[in-house]
Amino acid sequence: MALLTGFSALGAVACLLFAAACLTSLKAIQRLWFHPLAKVPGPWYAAISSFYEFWWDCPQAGRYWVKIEEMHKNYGPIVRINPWEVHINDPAFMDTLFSNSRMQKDSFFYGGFGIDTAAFSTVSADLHRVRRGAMANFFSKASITKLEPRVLSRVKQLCGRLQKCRDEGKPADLSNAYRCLATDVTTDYAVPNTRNFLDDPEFKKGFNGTIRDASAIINWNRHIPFLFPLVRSMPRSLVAHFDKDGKTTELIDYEQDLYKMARAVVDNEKSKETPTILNAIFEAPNLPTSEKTFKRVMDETQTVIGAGTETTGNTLAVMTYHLLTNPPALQKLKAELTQAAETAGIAPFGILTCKIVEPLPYLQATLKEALRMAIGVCGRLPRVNPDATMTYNAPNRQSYTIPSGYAVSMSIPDIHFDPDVFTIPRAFNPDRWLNASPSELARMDKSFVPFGRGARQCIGLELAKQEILLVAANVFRNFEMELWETTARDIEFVNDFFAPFMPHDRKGVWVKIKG
Ligand code: HEM
Repeated sequence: MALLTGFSALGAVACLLFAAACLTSLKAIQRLWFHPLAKVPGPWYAAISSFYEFWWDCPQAGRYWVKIEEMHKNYGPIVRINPWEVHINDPAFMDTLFSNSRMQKDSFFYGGFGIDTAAFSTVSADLHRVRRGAMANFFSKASITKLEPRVLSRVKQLCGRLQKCRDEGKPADLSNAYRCLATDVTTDYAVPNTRNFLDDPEFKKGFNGTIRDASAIINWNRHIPFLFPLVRSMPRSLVAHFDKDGKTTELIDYEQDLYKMARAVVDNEKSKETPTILNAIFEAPNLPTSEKTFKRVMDETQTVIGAGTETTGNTLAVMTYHLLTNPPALQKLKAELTQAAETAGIAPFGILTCKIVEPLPYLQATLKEALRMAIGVCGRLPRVNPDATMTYNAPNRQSYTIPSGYAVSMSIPDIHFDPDVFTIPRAFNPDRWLNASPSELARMDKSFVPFGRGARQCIGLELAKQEILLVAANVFRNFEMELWETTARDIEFVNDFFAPFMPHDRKGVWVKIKG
């Protein structure tokens, strides 16, 4: 009898396994041959399940972009990268994908960020418009121009720290210094509590590293969507018990601090004389009450701080590396800055303002080249057309239809490193923007999309450009620097956690300041 029971239990398990195997096989067959995307080229293992993407995204730490690149080499400009998404590497398709204001963001991809009520990851185009509208005034060119004195005081603080490094003969960790500046500028403007990271003796080296490690969770959470809620719900004491180096606990404290800020906004506590972006969102007259919840304020807080720091900090680090390894470009920039300072009567170590630096052609070309090469956002940008079929006409005249509801993505690195548009695309060459013919320039400008394009374009682009211009002008005018223990590996894009990250064993851009 016991044998019989054992047998039937085993038999039931076997039957279940068999049924599961049959269903999985049927699903795989459907996805390969009878699916609306079945005609799109690509490897079968990416088409039948998202496991292949998961493997390269998560255990392999943001390396799916390498596999997507390989797929394009093998299959052409359009490839199917998971059962429901195709990726296109063809700048000609950019307008179709990004200029249609009805396009939605892809809920699977943007769900990874765990901030579903922030404008950034809002799926619906209509709701996004309302949410973005509540902060748009704060990011306009006019508002950012008024913000200049606050940005300049941070630039002065950075220059003061660099002067100290020079006087003490110590190398300066510029990668982290720039991230600190970007964090301080963003938190000055956006949230009730400014960070003051620039005061930290080590430029928050440990914390910036922790943020890097934590960014990997975005990829994990995309595939296992309860991870962020799980991490957030863990009691601090439990985490502290197991957290030997204190990094995770520091992250939890950081998150708690954001909670307090969001709470202060919702409770209408004013801690700064000038209004912050978050207060503005909470008080926006045309935002319905349902949009003024604690969760919304919290999600926007995380987004604005996250989006405004790594991107800008990384672009400045990449710019510095390339200028210091490219003496002709550095000399041209320095000559232009010296001349502008003299004309404006600014003494050495006096501060150059936007009025002085914005008209400088070589500085502007350097900014563009740095934005092109740094790729603040390397992650693919998937969009879904909710209403209509999309058609992609490949250069070989083959036509592909992507039914509504399926995701199509493109990636900024493919566009910025396209050799048909940018000659020797991996070379840092500000002159390409100054010496191009009008038609070449128009072509390059069309393919220059560091901030994305269309309705979902970066809202913080004026702030980012102002910060980068002011930092570059004042740091390169005032200091003679050389790289210290820094190689191309220190700025190399290896891991895609939406923002690009360098190899884990590298320290970023360090300099010795000579004069
Ligand atoms: C070099 C610096 C920066 C780069 C390269 C950059 C790049 C981008 C890109 C490509 C997007 C579009 C992402 C997508 O389509 O999913 C984006 C969106 C966004 N960025 Fe930036 N960004 C930078 C700086 C900033 C700054 C300084 C802020 C604010 C303080 C900011 C706030 C945002 C926000 C809130 C969004 C979402 C906008 C929306 O969906 O309406 N960014 N950024």
